[in-house]
Amino acid sequence: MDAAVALELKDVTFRRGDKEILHGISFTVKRGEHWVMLGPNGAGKSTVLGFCGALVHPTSGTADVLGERLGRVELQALRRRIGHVNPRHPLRSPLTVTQVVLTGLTGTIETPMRWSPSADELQQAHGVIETLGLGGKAAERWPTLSQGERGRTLIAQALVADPDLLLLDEPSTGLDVAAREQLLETIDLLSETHPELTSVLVTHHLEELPASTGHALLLSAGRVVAAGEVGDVLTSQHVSAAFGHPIEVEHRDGRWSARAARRRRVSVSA
Ligand SMILES: Nc1ncnc2c1ncn2[C@@H]1O[C@H](COP(=O)(O)OP(=O)(O)OP(=O)(O)O)[C@@H](O)[C@H]1O
Repeated sequence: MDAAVALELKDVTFRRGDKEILHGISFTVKRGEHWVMLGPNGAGKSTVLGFCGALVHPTSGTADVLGERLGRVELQALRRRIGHVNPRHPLRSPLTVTQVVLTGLTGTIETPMRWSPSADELQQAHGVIETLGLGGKAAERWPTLSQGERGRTLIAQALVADPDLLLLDEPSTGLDVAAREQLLETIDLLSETHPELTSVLVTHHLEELPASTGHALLLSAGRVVAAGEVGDVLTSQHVSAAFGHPIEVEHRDGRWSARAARRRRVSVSA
């Protein structure tokens, strides 16, 4: 497989019971690219993200992740090279920011019993905490953090093991507009601090695309509506087709927005 390719799905189908959820998905993500996956509820975004994260393998077709073919590789080993940010992080203990970030090295939700970090591991955690602007919060505990701080902590946790691929599953969920903007700035910063990193971000909302997004995959009802450079994919025509509603897409100062297309009023003058 081409070393420049991070992810490649070819004609992937996926079945659950007697239901086919994905019907022939193909797309290629090159290393260092930043993709967004967009589509309405039930389009298949989480299922596709499951392949990207080496959580499941296709029913038919092929999925190559970081040079490994799913179905022929030990998924656990591959997952160590992938950082996964899930804002519904099911943490129960009141861990500090540093402790949460360190669970990115142990691959666990909680701190494993009888585990303590080495000096190197602590240094790695502190480095990534600083990068994400959480330096002053390192000792604060999870329950006391704002949603925005939790989001940044989870990105730090995903980055601490120095992954090749970062998956962000609706990272702006539950954030107010200021916290969302801060989080998007943080994500944009990663293309400078981690230039080799490849990322895939899932969202329903065009307003939640980081300015650094270069490519998009638009899904609807288990099929690809369009995939490729973001400017070619996120047209009013494609987005309207994907969401089954007339939508006008706008791109201004690097940011995207969408609203329902309105019929023009015809003014009748006497
Ligand atoms: N385990 C399962 N068994 C049966 N159907 C499933 C299963 N998991 C997902 N589906 C169906 O597959 C389709 C795609 O689901 P998926 O969660 O991938 O979509 P999504 O685009 O992530 O949706 P959302 O935006 O609502 O999170 C949906 O119709 C869903 O009901």
